[in-house]
Amino acid sequence: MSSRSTTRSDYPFMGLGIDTRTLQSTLRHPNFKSVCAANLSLEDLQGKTVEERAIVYAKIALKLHGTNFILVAPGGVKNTNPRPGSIVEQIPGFTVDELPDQFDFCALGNRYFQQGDLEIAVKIYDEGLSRDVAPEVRLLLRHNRSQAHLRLANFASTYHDSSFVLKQLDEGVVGPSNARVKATIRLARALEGMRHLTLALEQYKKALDINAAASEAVEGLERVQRKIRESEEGSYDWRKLEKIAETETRLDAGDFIGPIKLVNMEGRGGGRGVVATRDIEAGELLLVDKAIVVGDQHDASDPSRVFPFGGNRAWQLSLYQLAQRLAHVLKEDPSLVPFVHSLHSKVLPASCDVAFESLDQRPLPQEDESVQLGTIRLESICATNSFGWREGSLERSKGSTLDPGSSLHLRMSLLNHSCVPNAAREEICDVKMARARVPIKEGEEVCLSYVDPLHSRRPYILAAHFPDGCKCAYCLDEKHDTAEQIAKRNELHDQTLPKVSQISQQLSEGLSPEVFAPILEFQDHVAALELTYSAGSSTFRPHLAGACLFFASILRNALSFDAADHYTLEYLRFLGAIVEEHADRIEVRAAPAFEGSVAPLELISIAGHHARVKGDVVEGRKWFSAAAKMSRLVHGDDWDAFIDRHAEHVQR
Ligand SMILES: C[S@@+](CC[C@H](N)C(=O)[O-])C[C@H]1O[C@@H](n2cnc3c(N)ncnc32)[C@H](O)[C@@H]1O
Repeated sequence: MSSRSTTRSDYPFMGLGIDTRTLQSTLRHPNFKSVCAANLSLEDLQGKTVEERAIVYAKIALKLHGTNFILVAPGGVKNTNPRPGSIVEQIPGFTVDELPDQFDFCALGNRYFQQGDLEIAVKIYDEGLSRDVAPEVRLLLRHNRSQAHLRLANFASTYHDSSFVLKQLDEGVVGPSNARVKATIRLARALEGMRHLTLALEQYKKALDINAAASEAVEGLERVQRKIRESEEGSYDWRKLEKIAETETRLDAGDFIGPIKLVNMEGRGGGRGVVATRDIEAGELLLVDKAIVVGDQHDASDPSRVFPFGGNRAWQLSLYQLAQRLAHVLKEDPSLVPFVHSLHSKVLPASCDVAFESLDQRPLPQEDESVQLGTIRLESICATNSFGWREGSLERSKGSTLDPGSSLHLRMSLLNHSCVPNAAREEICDVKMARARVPIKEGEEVCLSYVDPLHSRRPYILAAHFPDGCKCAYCLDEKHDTAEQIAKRNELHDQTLPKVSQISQQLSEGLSPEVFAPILEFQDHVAALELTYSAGSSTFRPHLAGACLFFASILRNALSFDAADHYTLEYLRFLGAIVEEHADRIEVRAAPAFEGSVAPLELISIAGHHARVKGDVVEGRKWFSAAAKMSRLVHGDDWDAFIDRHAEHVQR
């Protein structure tokens, strides 16, 4: 900024009483740029009342300083230092006045609340509470603040505020007419948000004792009863939850820990792993785990916000936000600290192994409880343990650096990685679940895959996670293949897509004799890929699976349905599915290790081929029921859920 002399008309905010000298120093101050960058025109201040100007300042300061802001006092501006504990903070160049204690902070806070500026509303109520106010005003400020905290998902703060209100009401302080029922419901919702479900249930019941028609309490009670049932029995209506998830980003579902436990385990980084506590059938639910915190910021426009995690993830921007939010959640609710700290951190040893204990049993937060948070530890925990959020979108953007968001889950993070996992992961909004993909024996380790086998960044991601190499059974087994075999496999794999594109192009122009030669050639390509795997090694062969899937689609387009079905089944087999054909039925013993949700659809299309193209309804039914079995293994679907999920595909 130049130091040219300024006039009143250039800068409308001079009307606020800021003299030219202060203004000039403001203009030279680096923050002035940020004020402009805050996208709030300073002209907005012209002709505004003091309160309205306060809102503009507050918005600017919120952008600059996170949660701090300026209150502009009526009656001009004078230099004062903020009192300790006061939220009033100076932006250099501006000066701040204090508002008198009689100022109606509640009304101002409510205005911010109504226009959705919740953080500012909280700060206004805070400011009011820092004054010497009457007990009734104090009650009202905390009552209103609890609502803003609840909307912000600051559950512990909501809990403190609404507990305070109820205590004051008990002591005879006068509050608004419906304060008791509202505070009880907010207390219940706070407890529910903190996953103290048993206590939340008690409070919803209390609210209904006060007002049996309070719809929020009726709904809350039913919701918490459902979540307790889900947690105890592992029985969920997934289809219903999936439909809710179509419009929501957060899901209300109970956490569930199935027949698994945490044990010490050699060769697994942090030294722990999860094993089966009994024999488990394929398709059984093992874990349902709602994120403790989510980083859904995708703003790739500001690269300076990249968290220095060593580049082992594609979704670093949201990791930054994840760590920030984690610190916030832990400050709010310090009893979560041991749970989070128990997650393995490469920097520091795990403090304890509480993650598999029930969150319902942990202590309630105490007001003004302070908490020591090591940022290095939190960063490290986030980097090592977070998952890509909305991984569906990660799949779609595979190979790109789009940030799909990150989420941190207390239990899911303790499952170690296997390149051929025996458990498969699904997600609905911020809830992740693991299901047995194959039968698992008692005592056997339960593993997930941290990364898709054909992900372009797979070697890089695995190397970042496991500097000493992946110790899963498949990787140890893969060493049976020679370096030449693996090199040849990669070379052939790189040729797969160009070959497929060429054939598809020819097929799109019609089924001519010229297209048969490349199709036969592609069959040789698939056979050559198969030769790169040692005969006795695992049937899990992802590169071959990919080629088989393409080949099946080519053959279907070339109207060779039997051959297409053969290669579809090969595709499933090479992804780890076990589908056995018997004279009278098809047995489905294992789901694929990857792309599980595609498997039922592939089996439905085989059924359609038999029933519609060949007119063999009996055979068609056999494959259709195989598709239903596969859907049970992959999604836990019963018959109705299977039909509902695949309705569109079934009709076709
Ligand atoms: C999300 S944690 C899993 C739980 C961890 N074992 C613990 O005790 O906290 C991920 C870390 O576990 C270790 N780990 C998981 N799977 C592994 C594997 N297949 N081979 C080697 N180390 C593994 C690595 O140190 C990795 O960074």
